[in-house]
Amino acid sequence: MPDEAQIRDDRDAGAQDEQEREQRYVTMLYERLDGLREYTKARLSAVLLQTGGTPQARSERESFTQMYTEDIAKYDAAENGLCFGRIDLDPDAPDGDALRYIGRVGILDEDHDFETLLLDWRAPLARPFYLATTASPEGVTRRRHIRTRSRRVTGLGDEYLDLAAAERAGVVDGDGGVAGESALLTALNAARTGQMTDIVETIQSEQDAIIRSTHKSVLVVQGGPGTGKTAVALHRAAYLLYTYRQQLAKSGVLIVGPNATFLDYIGQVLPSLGETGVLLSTIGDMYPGVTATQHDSLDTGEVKGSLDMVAVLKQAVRDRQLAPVRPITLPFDTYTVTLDRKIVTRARGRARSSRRPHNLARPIFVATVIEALADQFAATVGANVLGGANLLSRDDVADIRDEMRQDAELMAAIDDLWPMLSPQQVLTDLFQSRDRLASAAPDLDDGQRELLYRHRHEGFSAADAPLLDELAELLGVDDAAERDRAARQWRAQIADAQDALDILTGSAPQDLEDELDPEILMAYDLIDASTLAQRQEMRQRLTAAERAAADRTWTFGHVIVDEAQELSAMAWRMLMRRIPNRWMTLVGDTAQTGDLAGSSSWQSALEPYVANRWKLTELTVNYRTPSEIMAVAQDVLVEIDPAQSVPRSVRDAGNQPWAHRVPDDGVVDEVRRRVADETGPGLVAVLTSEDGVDELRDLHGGAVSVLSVREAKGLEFDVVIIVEPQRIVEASPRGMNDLYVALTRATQRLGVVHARPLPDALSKLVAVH
Ligand SMILES: Nc1ncnc2c1ncn2[C@@H]1O[C@H](COP(=O)(O)OP(=O)(O)OP(=O)(O)O)[C@@H](O)[C@H]1O
Repeated sequence: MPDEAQIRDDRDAGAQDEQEREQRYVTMLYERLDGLREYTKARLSAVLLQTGGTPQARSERESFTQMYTEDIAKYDAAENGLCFGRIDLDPDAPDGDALRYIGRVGILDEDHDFETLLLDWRAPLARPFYLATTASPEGVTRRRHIRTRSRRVTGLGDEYLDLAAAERAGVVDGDGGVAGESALLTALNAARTGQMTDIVETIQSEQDAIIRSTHKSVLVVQGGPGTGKTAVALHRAAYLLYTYRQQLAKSGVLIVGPNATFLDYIGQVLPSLGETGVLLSTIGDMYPGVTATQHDSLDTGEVKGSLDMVAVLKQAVRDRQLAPVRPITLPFDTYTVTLDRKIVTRARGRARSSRRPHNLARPIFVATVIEALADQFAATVGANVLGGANLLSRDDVADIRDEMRQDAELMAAIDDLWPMLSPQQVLTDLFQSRDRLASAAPDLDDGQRELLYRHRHEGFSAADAPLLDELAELLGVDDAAERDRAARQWRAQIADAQDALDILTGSAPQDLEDELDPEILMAYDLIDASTLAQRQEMRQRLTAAERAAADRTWTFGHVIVDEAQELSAMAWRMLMRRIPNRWMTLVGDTAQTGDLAGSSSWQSALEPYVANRWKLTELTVNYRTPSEIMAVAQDVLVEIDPAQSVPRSVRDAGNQPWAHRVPDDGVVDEVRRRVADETGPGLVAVLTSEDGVDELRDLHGGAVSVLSVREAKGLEFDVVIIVEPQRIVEASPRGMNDLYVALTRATQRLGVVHARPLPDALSKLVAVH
């Protein structure tokens, strides 16, 4: 009978063999990956070398170029952690492949009947890797996590999903439980770097169900702090692009996040999954050509976000369609014409009843006014010159109209009455004038109008983007100028191409030609400049996401919104214009709503657009915040909504959240001392109310961030120190929600420094001195 030490040694030796075996497999996969990359690069170069041909041939080349470029990005992204898992399947199962390797891309063995060497994590056959549990093993006997560093296998972690397999491997412990190390806990305990990472290796089954949901309209994912909503949203984007590639490649996927810091934080996740064609945007950046530079107060944001603004903006545009109080007399030819209220009111009525947007209805207004003025002029000429007989022919009157259109002064007067307008101009003028506000917003009260008023225009805020978008709808875009610009650009490109040709075929000496970049030399093959121009355009080809970013009228194939609870009613209106098919994934937590214009109920936010045709799913496990901190957060949540409960934490951190009360003038020093004590790896955040950030600003830098709660939304840190929670609570009617957000940002430790009494809900904090 071998002794216990012998068994352990044998097992360790066995483990070593196993690791070497996996290393050989992983090495083989990397060689295949290199092969695929080289092959694709060669194909791409070949396509880029081709020129000319029919429009169809050009368009085919364009698709190949895009496909190869995307494939190369995908192979590059797969370099780290190419293969991270394996499942062994019950050999008696009906569709019996014995084992499957799971990784970041799919790799097939082209020499052996396209047998699968590596399964893309998104493939249906990879799903049991995420779903199998001991209670429901899905035919899986063992799940193996393969840890790698660059191309080296550094460790294996096995979970046995049926007892017999565990016994065969000799890993059943004394209680008959199943041993296996948790890749999940390793991931969760890792120090944070400030960049979100992907979770493909450890997606949990409730998350997997959402990522792969086949629901084709609005899917709402409600989940408490740290339940992986952001992670799930990003992986769902990657999954949808994999599964519905054809459909989504052309229209693109939009992901909306709360602010630029957050987008930076999540920005690497999709590229690391090999997906580059997704547009990430904040609401404030969704109006092309305008970047939010101003910060609204909470109250102003609330007014701007409310649906009352629809009527206000509508009226603001109508207020730009004027009728003169007194008749305007204008010289024309050798006489004068009079633009009176009657003519204008009639023209305005006609233009308005066309139901076209303002700028597009303008030609009707102008034509009607000119028609009336030309008739008036014809009558005057008839009376004065022709002795009262109106003998001008129809052609004469038509000529008069044409001349009137050429008359700068006359046209300027008409322009003033119904000017061409841009959304930026209307909004700026509206907010800068109390009179305009009073006229456009009679239903707002004085206080609300004053919140909108701006003495000077210094730029737009995030809450202005939906207003600009609404105005763009009301005004209509006359894209003649844009089309003109495109045509000019095209002509310039042809001219450049012609110059390039002239240089190459004319004056360039032979030896210089040999040194020229091969890309440029290809111009030799060209028949004409226009072909070269087309080829250049092909190289500048933009992805759907890039084109979408520049086009307000772009409609996406799928839209994902993170922190969706923060969207105002006006923001929802703007967003819904971008997604007429309403295929959306909305993730958020109504207990974390901080903006006063945000929602406290999904039903009320979505009702106007989809009635009740939306599906709610929930995430219930908190992967970020340790249980000790969640016990404190629970008391705050009760004050927000007693019907809700916090998500269950997967781990304890072993650290009790503390509170340290200091005298009024000691807060900054105490925070400084606490921050200095945090010397370990990872990130420290000091979170406070918006008006408290400045006095702590000099602590900011390196691994320490000083942020308002609003700025910290969606982010996470190893250690969080909250300063003066009572001030956070008082700063906003949603102050409790803000406090809840602040409490749930930490992955390891939480402390509170305060001079004022603590809110009652924080009584579970342990007082320290
Ligand atoms: N299955 C998983 N495997 C590994 N890490 C995970 C998993 N699910 C979530 N996490 C990690 O848990 C943390 C919280 O996830 P995430 O930020 O997506 O949560 P959230 O629900 O958006 O949180 P909040 O609403 O508080 O902003 C992240 O670090 C994320 O990577």
